Amino acid sequence: MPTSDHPPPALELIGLVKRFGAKTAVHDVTLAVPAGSFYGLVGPNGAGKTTSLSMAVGLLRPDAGHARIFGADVWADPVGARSRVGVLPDGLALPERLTGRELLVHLARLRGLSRDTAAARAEELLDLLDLLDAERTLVNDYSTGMRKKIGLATALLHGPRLLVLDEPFEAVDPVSALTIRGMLRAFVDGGGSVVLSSHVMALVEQLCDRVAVIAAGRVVAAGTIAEVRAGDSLEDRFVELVGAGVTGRRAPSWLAS
Ligand SMILES: Nc1ncnc2c1ncn2[C@@H]1O[C@H](COP(=O)(O)OP(=O)(O)OP(=O)(O)O)[C@@H](O)[C@H]1O
Repeated sequence: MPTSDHPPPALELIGLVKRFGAKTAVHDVTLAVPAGSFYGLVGPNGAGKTTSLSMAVGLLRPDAGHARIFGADVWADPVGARSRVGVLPDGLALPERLTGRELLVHLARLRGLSRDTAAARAEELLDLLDLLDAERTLVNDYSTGMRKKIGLATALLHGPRLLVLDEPFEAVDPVSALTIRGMLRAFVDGGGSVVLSSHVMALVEQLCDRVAVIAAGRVVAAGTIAEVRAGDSLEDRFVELVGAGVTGRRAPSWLAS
């Protein structure tokens, strides 16, 4: 049992395995995200990041292994685990016939917040994420980046201590990205923990203090940014770890002519 001298990690993945038919998408992924850290998860397309994060937060049942959020097992104690985490999943399904404000207030009420608190948090998040102008727009008519931002707002609503965000900056404009970065940084500075996946190495290098590299469903490197970079840029190290055989490839001959 964790003691107060040794608080449990914000997120712990222990031997996670996921198979889809004959394909093993995630092989024995083990990771610990210390409380208070800003953790990046990187890896090539199809490496198993989304599958791992989905199992980490209880959206996908693993074939083997465990996930714990602040010591609470995601499957044995789903209420305890999920109350402490805010999730931005990949391809988030949203109620399409609501405006952003209606959606946020509705979800906040479902999570047990009072009417006044729900309204105040919805207003603050819409303002912060620059969605107030789209006050009357239905989520169905949101752009990809707006959907990402409203998804992030839904993850923040209940004031979780851990955020698990699958590619939160994908399709988000640079000004909104700066706002989101500032929000996440302030959240971590205030004692929160963040795990995010991203394909943008420079962003992970600037924002995160720890990183894990996943390739073909396995963790191939994990540690502080400095440990994983090992003196190189994160991008160079990433290519070295997972990009074998890619650098010499050329465009198809018919494309250049
Ligand atoms: N529901 C599913 N059914 C079958 N195969 C799946 C399913 N979900 C994921 N996979 C496979 O599992 C592997 C890992 O996919 P995953 O989405 O976790 O990768 P990723 O690292 O998030 O990729 P990307 O960076 O492209 O988003 C891929 O080979 C993918 O085709």
